[in-house]
Amino acid sequence: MPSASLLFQANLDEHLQLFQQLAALTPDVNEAGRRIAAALAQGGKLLLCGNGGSAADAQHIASELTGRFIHERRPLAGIALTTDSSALTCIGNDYAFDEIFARQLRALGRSGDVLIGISTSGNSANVVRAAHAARELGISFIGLLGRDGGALKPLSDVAIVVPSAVTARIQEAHILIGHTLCGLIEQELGLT
Ligand SMILES: O=C(CO)[C@@H](O)[C@H](O)[C@H](O)[C@H](O)COP(=O)(O)O
Ligand SMILES: [Zn+2]
Repeated sequence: MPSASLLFQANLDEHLQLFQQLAALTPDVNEAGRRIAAALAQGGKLLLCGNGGSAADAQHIASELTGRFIHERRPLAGIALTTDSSALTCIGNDYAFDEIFARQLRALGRSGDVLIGISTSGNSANVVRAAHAARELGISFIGLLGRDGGALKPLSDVAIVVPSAVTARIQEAHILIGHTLCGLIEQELGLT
C-alpha cells in the first residue's frame, strides 16, 4: 500500500498502464456503437443497467442520449434501469434483488432494442438475469465488463472486457468507452 503522498501517483500509473492497452478493444467498441446506432435508427432504444458505480455510469450514458453529448441534435432514446426507486424497491422487495433489471426489461424492452449491462466482475446476478431476459426478448446484449468478463461474457452479443482486476480502474475505462459509444452513435446517425 503506497503512502498517502504516493497514492495519486500510483493510481495514475495504474490507470495509464491500463489505458495504453485499451486500443485492443477498438473492434468491439465499434461493433457496439454500430449496433446501438442501427437500433436507434430503426426506432429502437438503448437500455442500460449496472450496480453501484456502474449504475451511475448507466444513467450518465442514458442522459448523453436523451440530453445531448457533443452535438446539438434531436434527443435519442436512452433509458437507465437504475433510476426508478419505486420500481427498484418494489421489484427488489416483492420478487428478488436479482430481478430488478430483468423485470423492468420485460416491461419496457422491445425486440430490436439494445441493452448494455455494465459490470466490472461480469458476475452481478441481476445483470446476468437481464442478459438472459434480453435474449428471450430479441434484444441485443452488450456487456461492458472487466476482469475475465465473468458469466456475462458468453451471454454478450458484443463483450467489451477491460483487462484489469481493479474495480476503480475498470470503471474509469468504462466511462471512456461509454463516451466513445455516444460519439459513435452521433457519427453513425449523421448527427455530427
Ligand atoms: O463503484 C464501486 C467501486 O468502485 C462500487 O459501488 C461497485 O460498483 C459495487 O460494488 C458493485 O456492486 C460492483 O458490481 P460489479 O461491477 O461487479 O457488477
Ligand atoms: Zn467506483
